[in-house]
Amino acid sequence: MAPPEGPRAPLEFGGPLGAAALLLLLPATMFHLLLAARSGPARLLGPPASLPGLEALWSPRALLLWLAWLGLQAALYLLPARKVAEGQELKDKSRLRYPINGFQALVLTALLVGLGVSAGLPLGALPEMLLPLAFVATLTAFIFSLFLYMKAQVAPVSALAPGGISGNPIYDFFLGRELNPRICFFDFKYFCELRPGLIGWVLINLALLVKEAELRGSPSLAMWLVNGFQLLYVGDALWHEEAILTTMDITHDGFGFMLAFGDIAWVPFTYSLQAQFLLRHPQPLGLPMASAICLINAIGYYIFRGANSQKNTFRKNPSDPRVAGLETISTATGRKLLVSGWWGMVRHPNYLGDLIMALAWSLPCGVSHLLPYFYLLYFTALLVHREARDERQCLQKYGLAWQEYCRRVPYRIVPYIY
Ligand SMILES: NC(=O)C1=CN([C@@H]2O[C@H](COP(=O)(O)OP(=O)(O)OC[C@H]3O[C@@H](n4cnc5c(N)ncnc54)[C@H](OP(=O)(O)O)[C@@H]3O)[C@@H](O)[C@H]2O)C=CC1
Ligand SMILES: CC(C)CCC[C@@H](C)[C@H]1CC=C2C3=C(CC[C@@]21C)[C@@]1(C)CC[C@H](O)C(C)(C)[C@@H]1CC3
Repeated sequence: MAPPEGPRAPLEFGGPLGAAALLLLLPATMFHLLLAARSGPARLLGPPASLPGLEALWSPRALLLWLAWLGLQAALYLLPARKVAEGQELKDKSRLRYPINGFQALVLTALLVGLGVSAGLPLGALPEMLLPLAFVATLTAFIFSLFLYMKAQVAPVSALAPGGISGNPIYDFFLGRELNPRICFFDFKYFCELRPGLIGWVLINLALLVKEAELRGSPSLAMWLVNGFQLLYVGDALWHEEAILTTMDITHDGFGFMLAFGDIAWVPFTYSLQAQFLLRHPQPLGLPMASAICLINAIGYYIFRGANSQKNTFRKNPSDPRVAGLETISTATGRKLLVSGWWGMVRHPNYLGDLIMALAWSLPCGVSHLLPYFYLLYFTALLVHREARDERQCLQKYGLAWQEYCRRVPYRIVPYIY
């Protein structure tokens, strides 16, 4: 269907040219990281030691395993949920319904993997399949995004995302045209954002830990820390699954290549980089240093969870006793903005907590290589860009009230610095 006439959102990521470059650059970066982590020098910058041939990338076994994984996660999504939540109000004033059973999917996956391992499933063989698995995940992301792009051609105008209606096919394919593509109750974006990639990330980490135990007799302390921290992060996301319904990915961004590739390929294969690095480059880690890193992760998590929960509680019910005493600014939309508590410290306290955790995930890998710090560098860039997008949207939504908030809370992410 033709997009509506009238003012359009400014183009992001450098417009169609930038989007075209990212279509190639994102998969290339992912493969570079996978290859670098398994190479001796483990260089983040500079060419990989060797380029794999097609036979190292293409494996029918990997394809089958990948499709079985997607099928399993889809089946778990369709199981009865403990709760069905309503999303934010849409342009046509309706609200979509979402099953809240992500944590249940994580636990059931863990049980199934446990059963499989006790029946002889060689989990330690998974690290050897990362390259072909990443390849089929990338192919799936391209094919799936094409399907999403075509599906959006027949979607009603009210179902399209504000950012994905530029009319340029490459740009719209990259950013995503339809806001919440679904077939019946199956919501593709909600499913992809929290299930196959996030749970797959934890499974890859676990397989790397098992492989390390096979190689060296037991997993290293560094590997335990990385596994523990990232499991906490994924478990937390699934436990607070409903909170994702108010994030900009669900409420504002279309579902196209960026999120499809990000969710199902980028997250499992690049977010597990620290564990991949540790398998081939073991790092000594003493108890005092490990305790200091745990403390950093705990501080990051405390800020991240505190800030996210405070905003969610406030958005769901401003008179909830946990947030009723906080200072607020009224806006013309009828919604209020918090100006004390976590949201009075900086304008994105949740990003600050997330970044502190990202640092704690890299520190167990020592300081001899830059490669395990890739996540911290990428994530800083992602959140700075995301923060700027959110500020633009909030200024548009709240006008003078947002300016007043910026005056009262002048720092964006890091107090007194940024
Ligand atoms: N690991 C990863 O790869 C990634 C993790 N994340 C994490 O996801 C989480 C969610 O992030 P994201 O969706 O970007 O954004 P936020 O959760 O920060 O949400 C931003 C929205 O919060 C509302 N808001 C802003 N300021 C206030 C205030 N003072 N009082 C009340 N409401 C306010 C506004 O929406 P409104 O007023 O409409 O409610 C604004 O649009 C973060 O913790 C982030 O770190 C994000 C991206 C990637
Ligand atoms: C590949 C590109 C450069 C960018 C892709 C970005 C995506 C990988 C991220 C966009 C927002 C995300 C969120 C999470 C994971 C990464 C992506 C998909 C999140 C699910 C991680 C867990 C958190 O607790 C969360 C708050 C639920 C996150 C929501 C946003």
